[in-house]
Amino acid sequence: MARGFKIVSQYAQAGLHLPYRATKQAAGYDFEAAEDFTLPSIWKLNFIKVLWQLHRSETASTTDLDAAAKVLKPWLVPTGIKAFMNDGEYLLLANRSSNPLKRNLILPNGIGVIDADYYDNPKNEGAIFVQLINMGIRDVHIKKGERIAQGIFTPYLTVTDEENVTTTRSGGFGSTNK
Ligand SMILES: O=c1ccn([C@H]2C[C@H](O)[C@@H](COP(=O)(O)OP(=O)(O)OP(=O)(O)O)O2)c(=O)[nH]1
Ligand SMILES: [Mg+2]
Repeated sequence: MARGFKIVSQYAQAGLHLPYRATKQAAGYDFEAAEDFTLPSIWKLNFIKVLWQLHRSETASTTDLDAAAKVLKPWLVPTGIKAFMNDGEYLLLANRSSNPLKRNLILPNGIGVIDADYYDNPKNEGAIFVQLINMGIRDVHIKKGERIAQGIFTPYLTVTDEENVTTTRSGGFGSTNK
């Protein structure tokens, strides 16, 4: 029975901290940003301009749409951390409760599901990223070492007499092609 965190090789010399529980009975292990990171405000002018054009049923140019999509896409903040755990467990990645309140930062995926087989996967070593969107009107500058999310080791159940699932994981973010 083992579960825990390791620093991925890319950040071996970066002086990162392993996730830690801030209080005696905290459920979540706080993850820190592995590097400085700027989250642009979703309300960038070109995004507004595109919305206005779409609203006035003018066709927004593809470059404007591409620019808006760029601002809209969730930003992957690196943690430099990978998590190992037992069969039947996953790491639930949740937003910090202060992020929306104080910094207008939301997790577009609601929660992150870090699977046990993501650890040391061939594509990215199981490096955990926090997807964040900045709903505020100002860009948010995250400093390396700032706490950006929390991970909770969680058991999960599966259906009874499930046929053996054999697909092995190759990466993350949509990499499991059926
Ligand atoms: O916020 C997140 C969510 C996921 N992951 C990583 C860990 C997880 O094991 C993997 C796959 O996540 P998930 O299964 O939620 O996404 P998917 O779209 O189903 O991708 P996949 O096809 O890789 O399973 O991506 C993160 O690093 N951060
Ligand atoms: Mg998946």
